[in-house]
Amino acid sequence: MTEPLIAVQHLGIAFPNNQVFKDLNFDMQRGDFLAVIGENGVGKTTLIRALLGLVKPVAGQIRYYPNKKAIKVGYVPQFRNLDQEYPLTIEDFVSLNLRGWRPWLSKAERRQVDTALAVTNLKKIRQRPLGMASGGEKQRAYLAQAIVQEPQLLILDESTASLDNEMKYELLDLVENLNQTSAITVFFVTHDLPLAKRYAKHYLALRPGQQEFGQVADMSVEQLKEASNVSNV
Ligand SMILES: Nc1ncnc2c1ncn2[C@@H]1O[C@H](COP(=O)(O)OP(=O)(O)OP(=O)(O)O)[C@@H](O)[C@H]1O
Repeated sequence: MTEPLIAVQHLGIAFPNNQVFKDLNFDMQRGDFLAVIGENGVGKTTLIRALLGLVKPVAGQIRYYPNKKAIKVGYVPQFRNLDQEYPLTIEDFVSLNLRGWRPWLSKAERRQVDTALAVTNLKKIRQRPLGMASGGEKQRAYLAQAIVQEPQLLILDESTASLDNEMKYELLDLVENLNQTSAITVFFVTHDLPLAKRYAKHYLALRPGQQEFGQVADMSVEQLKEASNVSNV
Protein backbone atom coordinates (compact mmCIF):
# COMPACT_ATOMS: atom_id res chain seq x y z
CA MET A 1 0.00 0.00 0.00
CA THR A 2 1.46 3.40 -0.94
CA GLU A 3 1.64 6.22 1.55
CA PRO A 4 -1.60 8.23 1.63
CA LEU A 5 -1.80 12.03 1.42
CA ILE A 6 -3.92 12.16 4.58
CA ALA A 7 -4.89 9.48 7.08
CA VAL A 8 -7.74 10.07 9.52
CA GLN A 9 -7.29 7.71 12.46
CA HIS A 10 -9.80 7.08 15.23
CA LEU A 11 -10.88 10.71 15.02
CA GLY A 12 -13.20 12.02 17.68
CA ILE A 13 -14.65 15.54 17.54
CA ALA A 14 -17.12 16.94 20.02
CA PHE A 15 -18.82 20.23 20.76
CA PRO A 16 -20.54 20.77 24.11
CA ASN A 17 -23.35 18.20 24.28
CA ASN A 18 -22.68 17.09 20.72
CA GLN A 19 -20.29 14.32 19.73
CA VAL A 20 -19.97 14.82 15.97
CA PHE A 21 -17.40 12.08 15.25
CA LYS A 22 -16.47 9.06 17.24
CA ASP A 23 -13.74 6.82 15.85
CA LEU A 24 -13.78 8.15 12.27
CA ASN A 25 -11.26 6.38 10.01
CA PHE A 26 -10.35 6.79 6.36
CA ASP A 27 -7.32 7.42 4.12
CA MET A 28 -7.05 9.77 1.18
CA GLN A 29 -4.63 8.43 -1.38
CA ARG A 30 -2.77 10.91 -3.60
CA GLY A 31 -4.82 11.54 -6.72
CA ASP A 32 -8.02 10.24 -5.16
CA PHE A 33 -11.40 11.84 -5.87
CA LEU A 34 -13.37 11.37 -2.68
CA ALA A 35 -17.06 12.22 -2.42
CA VAL A 36 -18.18 13.00 1.12
CA ILE A 37 -21.89 12.47 1.51
CA GLY A 38 -24.32 12.58 4.40
CA GLU A 39 -27.36 14.37 5.73
CA ASN A 40 -27.44 17.96 6.97
CA GLY A 41 -25.71 18.39 10.30
CA VAL A 42 -23.80 15.09 10.17
CA GLY A 43 -20.42 16.84 10.26
CA LYS A 44 -19.19 17.42 6.70
CA THR A 45 -18.14 21.03 7.35
CA THR A 46 -16.66 20.04 10.70
CA LEU A 47 -14.55 17.42 8.91
CA ILE A 48 -13.23 20.05 6.48
CA ARG A 49 -12.40 22.32 9.42
CA ALA A 50 -10.64 19.43 11.16
CA LEU A 51 -8.58 18.68 8.01
CA LEU A 52 -7.55 22.34 7.92
CA GLY A 53 -6.56 22.22 11.59
CA LEU A 54 -9.32 24.61 12.69
CA VAL A 55 -11.01 22.19 15.11
CA LYS A 56 -9.09 20.24 17.69
CA PRO A 57 -9.89 16.53 17.94
CA VAL A 58 -10.86 15.14 21.33
CA ALA A 59 -9.52 11.75 20.25
CA GLY A 60 -7.45 10.21 17.49
CA GLN A 61 -5.50 12.14 14.88
CA ILE A 62 -5.15 13.33 11.33
CA ARG A 63 -1.81 12.47 9.76
CA TYR A 64 -0.45 14.34 6.73
CA TYR A 65 2.27 12.98 4.47
CA PRO A 66 5.05 13.96 4.28
CA ASN A 67 3.81 16.65 6.69
CA LYS A 68 1.03 19.22 7.04
CA LYS A 69 3.13 22.16 5.84
CA ALA A 70 3.95 20.39 2.59
CA ILE A 71 0.28 20.12 1.62
CA LYS A 72 -1.21 23.21 -0.01
CA VAL A 73 -4.99 23.31 0.03
CA GLY A 74 -7.36 24.98 -2.44
CA TYR A 75 -10.96 25.62 -1.40
CA VAL A 76 -14.01 26.20 -3.59
CA PRO A 77 -17.08 27.35 -1.63
CA GLN A 78 -20.74 26.91 -2.43
CA PHE A 79 -21.92 29.23 -5.19
CA ARG A 80 -23.27 32.56 -3.97
CA ASN A 81 -24.09 35.23 -6.42
CA LEU A 82 -21.79 38.22 -6.16
CA ASP A 83 -23.05 41.72 -6.49
CA GLN A 84 -22.92 43.14 -10.04
CA GLU A 85 -20.90 46.01 -8.59
CA TYR A 86 -18.13 43.67 -7.38
CA PRO A 87 -15.19 45.56 -8.83
CA LEU A 88 -12.34 43.07 -9.30
CA THR A 89 -11.70 41.62 -12.72
CA ILE A 90 -11.63 37.83 -12.98
CA GLU A 91 -7.84 38.00 -13.32
CA ASP A 92 -7.45 40.17 -10.20
CA PHE A 93 -9.76 37.88 -8.26
CA VAL A 94 -7.71 34.81 -9.21
CA SER A 95 -4.47 36.64 -8.35
CA LEU A 96 -5.71 37.40 -4.83
CA ASN A 97 -4.52 34.00 -3.67
CA LEU A 98 -0.97 34.79 -4.78
CA ARG A 99 -0.51 38.37 -3.68
CA GLY A 100 0.72 38.70 -0.15
CA TRP A 101 1.38 42.27 0.83
CA ARG A 102 2.97 43.00 -2.53
CA PRO A 103 0.72 44.75 -5.06
CA TRP A 104 2.47 43.13 -8.03
CA LEU A 105 3.05 39.58 -9.23
CA SER A 106 6.37 38.00 -10.08
CA LYS A 107 6.91 36.46 -13.53
CA ALA A 108 6.41 32.98 -12.10
CA GLU A 109 3.18 34.08 -10.42
CA ARG A 110 1.91 35.58 -13.70
CA ARG A 111 2.49 32.19 -15.32
CA GLN A 112 0.53 30.52 -12.52
CA VAL A 113 -2.38 32.92 -13.09
CA ASP A 114 -2.25 32.28 -16.85
CA THR A 115 -2.35 28.53 -16.28
CA ALA A 116 -5.23 28.74 -13.80
CA LEU A 117 -7.22 30.92 -16.23
CA ALA A 118 -6.42 28.60 -19.14
CA VAL A 119 -7.48 25.37 -17.45
CA THR A 120 -10.75 26.93 -16.27
CA ASN A 121 -11.51 28.41 -19.73
CA LEU A 122 -11.44 31.99 -18.47
CA LYS A 123 -8.57 33.42 -20.52
CA LYS A 124 -10.78 35.25 -23.00
CA ILE A 125 -12.75 37.03 -20.28
CA ARG A 126 -9.94 37.64 -17.78
CA GLN A 127 -10.52 41.41 -17.84
CA ARG A 128 -14.27 41.14 -17.19
CA PRO A 129 -15.43 42.38 -13.77
CA LEU A 130 -16.31 39.27 -11.78
CA GLY A 131 -19.66 40.78 -10.79
CA MET A 132 -20.68 40.87 -14.47
CA ALA A 133 -19.76 37.23 -15.17
CA SER A 134 -22.37 34.47 -15.47
CA GLY A 135 -22.97 32.02 -12.60
CA GLY A 136 -20.86 29.29 -14.20
CA GLU A 137 -18.05 31.75 -14.98
CA LYS A 138 -18.06 33.01 -11.39
CA GLN A 139 -17.79 29.49 -10.04
CA ARG A 140 -14.98 28.73 -12.49
CA ALA A 141 -13.22 31.86 -11.19
CA TYR A 142 -13.47 30.44 -7.66
CA LEU A 143 -11.98 27.21 -8.98
CA ALA A 144 -9.19 29.15 -10.73
CA GLN A 145 -8.48 31.04 -7.50
CA ALA A 146 -8.36 27.75 -5.58
CA ILE A 147 -5.87 26.12 -7.98
CA VAL A 148 -3.61 29.08 -8.73
CA GLN A 149 -1.22 28.09 -5.94
CA GLU A 150 -1.03 24.57 -7.36
CA PRO A 151 -2.46 22.83 -4.31
CA GLN A 152 -2.09 19.12 -3.62
CA LEU A 153 -5.56 18.99 -2.09
CA LEU A 154 -8.66 20.61 -3.55
CA ILE A 155 -11.71 20.89 -1.29
CA LEU A 156 -15.04 21.38 -3.03
CA ASP A 157 -17.46 22.40 -0.28
CA GLU A 158 -20.86 21.84 -1.92
CA SER A 159 -19.40 23.88 -4.77
CA THR A 160 -21.95 22.62 -7.28
CA ALA A 161 -25.03 23.30 -5.12
CA SER A 162 -27.24 26.04 -6.62
CA LEU A 163 -25.67 25.66 -10.06
CA ASP A 164 -27.81 24.42 -12.92
CA ASN A 165 -27.11 20.98 -14.30
CA GLU A 166 -25.02 22.10 -17.24
CA MET A 167 -22.79 24.27 -15.03
CA LYS A 168 -22.35 21.46 -12.49
CA TYR A 169 -21.02 19.08 -15.09
CA GLU A 170 -18.91 21.79 -16.70
CA LEU A 171 -17.25 22.58 -13.35
CA LEU A 172 -16.68 18.96 -12.43
CA ASP A 173 -15.32 18.13 -15.89
CA LEU A 174 -12.63 20.74 -15.21
CA VAL A 175 -11.96 19.29 -11.76
CA GLU A 176 -11.79 15.77 -13.18
CA ASN A 177 -9.31 16.97 -15.76
CA LEU A 178 -7.12 18.50 -13.02
CA ASN A 179 -7.44 15.33 -10.97
CA GLN A 180 -6.29 13.23 -13.91
CA THR A 181 -3.59 15.47 -15.35
CA SER A 182 -2.06 17.05 -12.21
CA ALA A 183 -2.90 14.23 -9.77
CA ILE A 184 -4.57 16.81 -7.54
CA THR A 185 -6.46 15.06 -4.73
CA VAL A 186 -10.13 16.05 -4.55
CA PHE A 187 -12.33 16.13 -1.43
CA PHE A 188 -15.83 16.73 -2.78
CA VAL A 189 -18.60 17.40 -0.25
CA THR A 190 -21.94 16.96 -1.95
CA HIS A 191 -25.60 16.07 -1.56
CA ASP A 192 -25.77 15.27 -5.26
CA LEU A 193 -25.41 11.49 -5.50
CA PRO A 194 -25.53 11.22 -9.31
CA LEU A 195 -22.58 13.65 -9.42
CA ALA A 196 -20.71 11.65 -6.78
CA LYS A 197 -21.31 8.50 -8.81
CA ARG A 198 -20.20 10.12 -12.05
CA TYR A 199 -16.95 11.71 -10.84
CA ALA A 200 -15.68 10.24 -7.56
CA LYS A 201 -13.44 7.21 -7.11
CA HIS A 202 -14.21 6.69 -3.42
CA TYR A 203 -17.03 7.78 -1.15
CA LEU A 204 -17.20 8.51 2.55
CA ALA A 205 -20.78 8.25 3.76
CA LEU A 206 -21.21 9.91 7.12
CA ARG A 207 -24.01 8.98 9.50
CA PRO A 208 -24.37 9.87 13.14
CA GLY A 209 -21.83 7.78 15.01
CA GLN A 210 -20.80 5.71 12.01
CA GLN A 211 -19.23 5.89 8.58
CA GLU A 212 -18.90 3.88 5.42
CA PHE A 213 -15.94 4.18 3.07
CA GLY A 214 -15.73 2.44 -0.26
CA GLN A 215 -15.30 2.50 -4.01
CA VAL A 216 -17.93 4.39 -5.95
CA ALA A 217 -17.68 2.03 -8.91
CA ASP A 218 -19.19 -0.75 -6.80
CA MET A 219 -22.24 1.30 -5.84
CA SER A 220 -25.41 2.38 -7.59
CA VAL A 221 -26.85 5.83 -6.90
CA GLU A 222 -29.54 4.09 -4.79
CA GLN A 223 -26.92 2.29 -2.73
CA LEU A 224 -25.04 5.56 -2.20
CA LYS A 225 -28.28 7.11 -1.03
CA GLU A 226 -28.86 4.27 1.39
CA ALA A 227 -25.29 4.51 2.69
CA SER A 228 -25.62 8.21 3.48
CA ASN A 229 -29.14 8.13 4.93
CA VAL A 230 -29.71 8.01 8.65
CA SER A 231 -30.72 4.49 9.57
CA ASN A 232 -34.15 4.31 11.16
CA VAL A 233 -33.39 3.23 14.68
N1 LIG B 1 -18.65 25.64 16.46
C1 LIG B 1 -19.63 24.79 16.79
N2 LIG B 1 -20.11 24.76 18.06
C2 LIG B 1 -21.08 23.88 18.41
N3 LIG B 1 -21.66 23.02 17.56
C3 LIG B 1 -21.25 23.02 16.29
C4 LIG B 1 -20.22 23.91 15.83
N4 LIG B 1 -20.01 23.68 14.51
C5 LIG B 1 -20.87 22.70 14.15
N5 LIG B 1 -21.60 22.31 15.21
C6 LIG B 1 -22.61 21.25 15.21
O1 LIG B 1 -21.98 20.06 14.77
C7 LIG B 1 -22.84 19.31 13.91
C8 LIG B 1 -22.20 19.13 12.55
O2 LIG B 1 -22.22 20.37 11.86
P1 LIG B 1 -21.66 20.55 10.38
O3 LIG B 1 -21.85 21.97 9.98
O4 LIG B 1 -20.28 20.00 10.31
O5 LIG B 1 -22.64 19.61 9.53
P2 LIG B 1 -22.77 19.44 7.94
O6 LIG B 1 -22.82 17.98 7.66
O7 LIG B 1 -21.72 20.24 7.27
O8 LIG B 1 -24.20 20.07 7.67
P3 LIG B 1 -24.80 20.76 6.32
O9 LIG B 1 -24.96 19.67 5.30
O10 LIG B 1 -26.09 21.29 6.79
O11 LIG B 1 -23.84 21.84 5.91
C9 LIG B 1 -24.16 20.06 13.87
O12 LIG B 1 -25.01 19.51 14.83
C10 LIG B 1 -23.75 21.49 14.24
O13 LIG B 1 -24.84 22.16 14.86
